[in-house]
Amino acid sequence: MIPTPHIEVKEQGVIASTVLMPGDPLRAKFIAENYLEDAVQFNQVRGMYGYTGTWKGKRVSVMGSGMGMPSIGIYSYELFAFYQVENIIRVGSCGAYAPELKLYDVLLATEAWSESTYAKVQGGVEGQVLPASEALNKKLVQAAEGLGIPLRTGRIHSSDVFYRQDHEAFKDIRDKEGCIAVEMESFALFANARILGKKASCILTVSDSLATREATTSGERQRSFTKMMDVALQGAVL
Ligand SMILES: O=P(O)(O)O[C@H]1O[C@H](CO)[C@@H](O)[C@H]1O
Ligand SMILES: O=c1cc[nH]c(=O)[nH]1
Repeated sequence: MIPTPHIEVKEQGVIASTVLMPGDPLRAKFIAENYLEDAVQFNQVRGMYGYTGTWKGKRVSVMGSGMGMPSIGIYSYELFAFYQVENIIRVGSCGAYAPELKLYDVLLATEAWSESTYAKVQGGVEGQVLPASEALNKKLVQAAEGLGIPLRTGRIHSSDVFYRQDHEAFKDIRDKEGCIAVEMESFALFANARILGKKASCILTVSDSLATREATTSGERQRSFTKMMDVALQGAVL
C-alpha cells in the first residue's frame, strides 16, 4: 500500500533499510545537508522532511517523526509496515531527571517506561516498559566506543505531557520507575518495532535538566547535537 497517507514515496527502495528519526524535521534536513552524501529528499508531506543519501558509502535515510507518540506512531508504522524499513534509530532531545546528567550528554535508551496506552491499543501489548533492540543498541555502543564519545545508558520516560503543572512530579518517576530522562516518542516506536518484528533504538542528547533547570536554545537543539548524530550514523552502517 504505497504511497501511504503521510509519505509520498511511490516505489520501494527509495527509503533505506535504516532510518534515523529526529522529532524535528529541520534536524532531519540538517543531518541530510551536513552529513549525508548525495542526499535526495523523498518526503515533504506535512513538512515532515525525509531524505536518503550515503554515509561512508552505505545508504541511510533520515526523516522527522514530529513530536509525541501519535506522530511517531504513524510515521514509524508506515516506514516499517509499508516501506520495508528494518531499523529506526530515534535521534532526539531529552530532559534530564538524574541530577548527574549534564547538557549535551548523550544517552542510549535501554528501555522506555510510559503511562501511555499506545502499545495496548495498537497491538494488545501489555505493560508499561518496552525494550530497545539489543542488537541495534550493541552497534550504537560499539560506534560510540570507536568514536570516543561517552554514552550514558538507562531507562527513559516517554511522556505525553511536555508542560506538567506539577514541576516536581518527575522526581517520583525518577525514583520509583528508575527513569533517568524524559522524551516523548520512544515507547510508541519500540511498540511498533515489537508488533512488526523490526528493530528500534533511541539516542538522546540532554537539551535541558528538570533537576538543575539548565536549558539549551531551540537553535542549539536543531544544530548542535552532533555527537549523537555521529554515533547514530556510525551505528547505522556497522
Ligand atoms: O528533539 P525531539 O526529537 O523532538 O525530542 C524531544 O523534543 C520534543 C519536545 O521539545 C519532543 O519530541 C521530545 O521527545
Ligand atoms: O520531552 C522532553 C524533551 C526535552 N526536554 C524535556 O523536558 N522534555
